[in-house]
Amino acid sequence: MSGTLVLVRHGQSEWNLKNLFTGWRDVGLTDQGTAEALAAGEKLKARGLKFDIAYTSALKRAQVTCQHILDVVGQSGLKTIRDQALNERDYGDLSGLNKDDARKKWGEEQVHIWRRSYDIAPPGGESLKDTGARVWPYYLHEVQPHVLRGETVLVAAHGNSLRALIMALDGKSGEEIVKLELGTGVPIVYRLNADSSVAKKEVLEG
Ligand SMILES: O=C(O)[C@@H](CO)OP(=O)(O)O
Repeated sequence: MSGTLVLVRHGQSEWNLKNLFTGWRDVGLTDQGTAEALAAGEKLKARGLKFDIAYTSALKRAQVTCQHILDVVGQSGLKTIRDQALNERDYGDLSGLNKDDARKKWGEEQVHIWRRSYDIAPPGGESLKDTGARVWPYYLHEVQPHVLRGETVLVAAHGNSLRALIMALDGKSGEEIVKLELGTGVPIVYRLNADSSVAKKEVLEG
């Protein structure tokens, strides 16, 4: 057995609550989102997890979630790397629009394709495949080496950047991964083997 990788989607953001396409727009957490981030920290603390390094995106909803978790586990000053490679999928021209208004304008089916197809990008934005093309190499070069050295690594990021990671870790197809809905503030704990295959995966729900 090698190291441990903990993935956490940020807590509820102001725009999750308002039902707006968010992407790279930099919005904060709601009170509920803050509570979810703190609860994620409590779950990890209850398991006795101590991190060696943390990674997060260039967006504050993930950064603040990361910091809340580190505060709860008693590691407020832990080295934390912020990189836009871990940012949410860029929603392009849809960013800032209300998801229901978009359905009225373009139809349910088109909006569903933009939100949950694997390789069709929304206008001016990224498909999940495009997101994976930046997230996965970053993970392989920057994050995974720590895990393979036996360290425990926290990655606080976003619904779609984490989907892209989970797709590769779990060996899922594009069609399968778009059906996976990640809860806000729900830690996913992977134990990796020395050859980087997954030894164990646990989703800390509830
Ligand atoms: O708005 C977004 O950036 C994402 C994540 O909240 O939404 P979706 O559920 O459409 O992937």
